[in-house]
Amino acid sequence: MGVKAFATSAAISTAIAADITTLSSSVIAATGRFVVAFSGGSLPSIVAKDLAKSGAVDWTKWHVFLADERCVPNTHKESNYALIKQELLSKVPIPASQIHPINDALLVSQDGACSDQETAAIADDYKNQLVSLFGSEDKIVFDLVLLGMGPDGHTCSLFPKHHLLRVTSTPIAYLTDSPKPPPARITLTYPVLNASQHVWFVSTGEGKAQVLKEILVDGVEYPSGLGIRSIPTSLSQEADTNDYDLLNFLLDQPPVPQPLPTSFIDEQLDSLFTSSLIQAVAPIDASILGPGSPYLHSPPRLPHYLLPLLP
Ligand SMILES: O=C1O[C@H](COP(=O)(O)O)[C@@H](O)[C@H](O)[C@H]1O
Repeated sequence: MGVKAFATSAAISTAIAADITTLSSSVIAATGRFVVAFSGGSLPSIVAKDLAKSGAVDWTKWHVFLADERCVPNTHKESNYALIKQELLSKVPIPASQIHPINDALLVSQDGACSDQETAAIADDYKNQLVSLFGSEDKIVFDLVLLGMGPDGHTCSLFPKHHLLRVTSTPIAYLTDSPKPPPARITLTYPVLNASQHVWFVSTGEGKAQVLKEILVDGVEYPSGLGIRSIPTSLSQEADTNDYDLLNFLLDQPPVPQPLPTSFIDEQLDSLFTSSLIQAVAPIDASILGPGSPYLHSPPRLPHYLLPLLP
């Protein structure tokens, strides 16, 4: 799959619903369950639009976690869970015990301005929710993580230049100084993102075009790009085609402001552009994502870059 550009976000909804349906069916057939982490922001409505209507998903086997969450009550307008519930969870029969919001009973503050101690308690509780499904911290492997991307290049609640970018000691970190309000949040950390079976970014709107170009074309370091940049260049020659859908970007426009026919994707671009993108990928930053990480279960695999790169 790799990077796919679509003419509209409605087209992304259709495509991602089909892809998630297919993926969840094959994972459920193999493992009996499908464990997915959702981001908030603009992603849930795009992902859920067609997916919620899919008759081919066995929702009873789904387990839903949050890729990141703002530390507000689960009914708050800033809650990622509230948004995902509104767009998808309220419309499909996933058993309540398999849906994992934060434990908002632990909140003292109701407006996202929590203390360190309060936010740490939310993160700790969320880690325990993960451990209760996966067995232990070092066995946390999502079947699919759905990531958004802010115009500043953040993903989850991993913000540019923030110290959480270097956290490898826990699957769930917390922050009380988010540059985007509300300030108190919890987030999956990079080792977990990189241990996931599939990581799909969904990015739409003109506001994201510049940062996407910088990440995918220029190789500028942003939190959303670190997953890409973690892939050792040495793997580029020996990538297994089965691994090609590890990391995808779905865009509703190409990352450079050029008109692009919607058919201008996939194989046609592969041979033309893959090599130049691989050259733009930096070697793994071992301090962030290296093989020593307790959450890295298998070597990072090479995504299939199909980027409509135009000079
Ligand atoms: O604050 C957040 O922002 C990002 C990006 O949101 P978007 O509206 O620009 O798509 C989101 O992925 C994350 O879950 C959320 O907490």
